[in-house]
Amino acid sequence: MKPEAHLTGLFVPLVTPFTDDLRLAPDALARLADEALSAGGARGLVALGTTAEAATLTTEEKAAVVRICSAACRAHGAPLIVGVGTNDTAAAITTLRELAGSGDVDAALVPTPPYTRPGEAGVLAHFSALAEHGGLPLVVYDIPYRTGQSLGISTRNALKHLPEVVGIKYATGAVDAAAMELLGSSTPGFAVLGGDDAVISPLLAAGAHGGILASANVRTADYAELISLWQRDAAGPARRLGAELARLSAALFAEPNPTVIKGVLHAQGRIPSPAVRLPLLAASADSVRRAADLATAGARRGVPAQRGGSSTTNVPNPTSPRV
Ligand SMILES: O=C(O)C1=N[C@H](C(=O)O)C[C@H](O)C1
Repeated sequence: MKPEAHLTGLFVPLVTPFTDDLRLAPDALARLADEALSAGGARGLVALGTTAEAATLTTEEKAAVVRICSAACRAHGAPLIVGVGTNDTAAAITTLRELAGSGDVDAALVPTPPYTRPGEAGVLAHFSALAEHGGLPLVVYDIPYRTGQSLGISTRNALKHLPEVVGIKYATGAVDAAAMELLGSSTPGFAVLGGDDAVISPLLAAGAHGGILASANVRTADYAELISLWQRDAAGPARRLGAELARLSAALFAEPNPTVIKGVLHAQGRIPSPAVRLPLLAASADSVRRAADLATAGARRGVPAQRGGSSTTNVPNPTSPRV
């Protein structure tokens, strides 16, 4: 029997707010975490996802981010998923065991090993080792356009039957025959969570259990509502809201994630700076303005669309890279 991880609904992969000089801004992160789970109505949080710029956080910063997110999740009785992304199986097991030991983490979000391209048998062996030795429920992160490793239907089927694998974050860039196959056969204790923001609505319509959506940093309550509408079979309103949010997501992903999202959150007065760490560069003022306008135009529920002025007052000038 698989461990219970309650993986339905919206999970927000939080950005990691920085100061202008690129230090972690813990208070802003704590506020975002609390807002997502209270007014935003998210089911849970994801710490250390791609959106969190986990790749450029130090070990100490990662620990601080997990501490802040787990405190918020504990306060709201919400599940916490933590990203563990490496192409080193042994290192992943060490990290998983540390997270499991903390007692605060419900599941780990683990991409297929990036860059190495170990082949599908290698991916299966990797997750089998993590399932056997990691000590945490696992969500397989299937995102071939980032990892370089695609998976076929039979490998996905094998993964979903591994003990400890409680879900998949499906982000192949398409809602296609393979997605229908995945959603067509339900496996008890196994959730399909969408991870391509712009196509979350059709994936939910086809039966996905929820989503891990970076865009939901911006309009949390509306992405939560979209999932709820599809779960309640309210197809008409779900289609309309889905179309509107797809436009917002496209604008938020106009430049590398999470640069536009951070620009919008800063424009809304919700984080102290739009700063991102190299190799990411701050999003252009045009991209931020366009997304901020879409975010403000449609926002109707929950989390305040902005704090402190119009959506454009804080839109940054493109800055030179900071290190
Ligand atoms: O950090 C995440 O989790 C997500 N990352 C994806 C990406 O940056 O490609 C997007 C998705 O919305 C969630």
